Amino acid sequence: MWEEAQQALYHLLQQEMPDVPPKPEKDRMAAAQFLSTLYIRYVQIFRSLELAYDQMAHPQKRQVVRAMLDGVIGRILELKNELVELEISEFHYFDDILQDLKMGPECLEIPIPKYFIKEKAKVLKDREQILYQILQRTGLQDINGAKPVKVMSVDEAVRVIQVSERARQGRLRATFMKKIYLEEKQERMAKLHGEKTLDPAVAALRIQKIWRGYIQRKRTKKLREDEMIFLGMIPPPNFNRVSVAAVIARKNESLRSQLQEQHEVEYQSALVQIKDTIRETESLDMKETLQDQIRQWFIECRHATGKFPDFPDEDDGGSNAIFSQKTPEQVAAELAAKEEEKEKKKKEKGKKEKEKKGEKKEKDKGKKGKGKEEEEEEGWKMNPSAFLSDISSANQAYQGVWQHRDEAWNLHQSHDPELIKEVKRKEVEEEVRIQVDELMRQEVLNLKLSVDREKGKKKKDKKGGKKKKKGKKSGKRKKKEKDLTPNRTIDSLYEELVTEGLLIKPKPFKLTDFVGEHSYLGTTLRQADIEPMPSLNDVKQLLILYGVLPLGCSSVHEKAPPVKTLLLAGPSGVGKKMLVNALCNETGANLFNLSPDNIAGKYPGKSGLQMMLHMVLKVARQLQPSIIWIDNAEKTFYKKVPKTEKQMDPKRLKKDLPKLLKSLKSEDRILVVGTSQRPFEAEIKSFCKVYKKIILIPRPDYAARLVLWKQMISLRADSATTSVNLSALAKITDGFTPAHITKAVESVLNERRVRLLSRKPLTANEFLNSLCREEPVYKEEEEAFKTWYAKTPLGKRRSKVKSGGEEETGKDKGKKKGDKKGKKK
Ligand SMILES: Nc1ncnc2c1ncn2[C@@H]1O[C@H](COP(=O)(O)OP(=O)(O)OP(=O)(O)O)[C@@H](O)[C@H]1O
Repeated sequence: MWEEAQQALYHLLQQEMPDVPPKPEKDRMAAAQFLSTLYIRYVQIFRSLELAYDQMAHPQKRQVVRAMLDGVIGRILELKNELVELEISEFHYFDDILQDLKMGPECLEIPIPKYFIKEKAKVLKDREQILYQILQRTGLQDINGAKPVKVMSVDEAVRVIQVSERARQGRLRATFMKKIYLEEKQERMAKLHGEKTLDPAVAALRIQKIWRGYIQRKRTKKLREDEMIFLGMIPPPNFNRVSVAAVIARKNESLRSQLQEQHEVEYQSALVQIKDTIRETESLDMKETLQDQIRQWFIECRHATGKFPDFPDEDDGGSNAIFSQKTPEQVAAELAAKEEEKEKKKKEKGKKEKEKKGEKKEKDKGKKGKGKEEEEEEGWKMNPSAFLSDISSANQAYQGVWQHRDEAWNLHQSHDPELIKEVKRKEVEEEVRIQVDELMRQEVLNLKLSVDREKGKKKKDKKGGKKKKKGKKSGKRKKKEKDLTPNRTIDSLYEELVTEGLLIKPKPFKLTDFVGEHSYLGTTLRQADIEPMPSLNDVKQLLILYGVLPLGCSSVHEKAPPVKTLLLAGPSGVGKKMLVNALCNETGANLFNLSPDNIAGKYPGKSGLQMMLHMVLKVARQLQPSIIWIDNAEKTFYKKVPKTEKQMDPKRLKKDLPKLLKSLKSEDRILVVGTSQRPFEAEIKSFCKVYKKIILIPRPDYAARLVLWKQMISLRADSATTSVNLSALAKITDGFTPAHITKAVESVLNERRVRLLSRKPLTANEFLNSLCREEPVYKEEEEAFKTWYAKTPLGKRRSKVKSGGEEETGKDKGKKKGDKKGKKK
């Protein structure tokens, strides 16, 4: 898989980094097609590499795969960003391309790399333990909503047992009495009518008739079932049974992860050990040859130029500069040239500053002229990538080291000592070189004094000193955030946040629990100029792209297009909170709850609020990744605060939230996630300024409802789905949310009903009672969400393009770029 992925990547890289830069693409459709294909191909590579990385035991190979994997993740995020800018929509549909590539929709699913959790499993477990202890100590309610278990007194327990035992005896007695009653009744009836004896032939016929009917009905039922299985209408009996092969494979997987750990430990100790051995056995030789070489070089240099050159500074690479395959004359000339250049630069600096001012004026004048040039060059062009160079260097590492390596000796895939030696030898050489340089510098000085009769110059040292000082000063100038809690440890801050209920334990949801279906008609609908409603699966994929991947991997987070905030908006019960919790669990992030209802009354006053945010940020940064969740996000930006909520002061965070976002740097893996049922109640401008990425979560469509019903019922009773008309259920529950469906299934399929299933098959009708009591999402509510979304920046841009044609995209883009530049300035 690794090899295949590398091959695919090699071809992609050739396409992505051509020798001649491609011309701007004028056809927007063609550009989108090109980008989508790239995206899909990268996703395939990602899927293969992720699996390969998870299953590989060789520690050095894993390093290369990991570098590649991170690069590919970053590139996927960049491509997604390009797609969003180009198509002005968060959701993209690739079904036509998938058809061309002969792939199924499941190929587009972005896996969550297992190493996100695996590599810090111990830290996460410890943290969970600490959280649990704090919650227990403070007697706080478990955040999952489950109340702490109450201890029962002995009297109560005895009473409960007595009640159930008496009931059991009562039931037994009742059935016994019923039996006696029926027997007596039968006897009485027999006496009344007089006993009739049947003719044995007639009796046999009767028994035969009943038996034959019974056996035929059974056979027909079996035949019918077989046919349904053959047609694929119902699953075969062993459908959900885990096969032996799967069990063995799973076992192998866990064994392999143990092997990975073991090999990693061996590799780390080999790193130290091999370096020590090289240092012991080879460093003396290295030292002598190096000294000889340097001496030889200086003597040759003196022969050529007539005097000993200066020994290169440590900043210039020390004696490394000598061995850069240059003749002594070249090096001497270079050293002289460098000095001259430095002086020149100083003079030029002054000039440049003057020129810059002049240029600015010219730019303003020349704007009109430039406009024409831009028009000629107009069209879509890919933005430069921050990840391609990483991918390319990892690819070179693969080609240089691993592609044709003979590993016949390494059946167990442990580390390769030869490779370690290569690296460590270089490290030791560098250490030795620094020592030798010190010695040789002195020796050359002495030689100069005695042979050339020169005095050592110390100018350079002074310069070096000055430089360093300058560096320090500029470092100081940067504004540093004030630490309001300098004397407190992270542990104590953590504990305080937990006791205040600001840091909570996420509910144990996984993203795989979030059920949904692909949207199969996306492209077709878009081609017919109808904007399709995204499916629940599309939403899940977006969350992985914007949330899980950047939060899980620091190198990706630093360079990928930044996403600091996410807003999940949708009707009640579509799974917004579930997604936030799943995000935390998939990335091992801490969950901070800064919802207006939760912070009401806590840390009062302006300074209190500052202190609270400071503490949250400090802990979130130290124990990253972290998610700051704001439920009912619209309340912070209320147009008008309702009277009933005035006391809560929901707009408390309004001013500080943008500041908090500003202080987040690219290395802080912190994501602010807002969830909102009624985003239209917020003041849209400031709301959208904070929440740049908005994801509308729709009510489930037919396909999603069908899968939801099926999944929910089979979770409680595996065999029950066969008798229920799921299609009818999915059809009539249009407008109901996953929460309604879950609730209905929970209330109907209680323990008693599950026990009865073998005698009384489940039917769709049984769910109706529970559903009647729920309020579905009406069309008006959905329309309100859609119209609100059309007013958000992305929605506005999209409707502009729709109404104004493609020309405006170009203008819009130009404007946007201008805006960005302006902001940067
Ligand atoms: N796609 C889904 N798949 C499976 N279960 C789901 C899905 N969506 C929601 N649920 C179930 O519905 C329940 C309610 O979801 P959740 O509380 O996340 O909804 P919400 O949108 O945050 O609601 P509200 O806006 O009222 O707070 C969850 O506990 C989960 O069991």
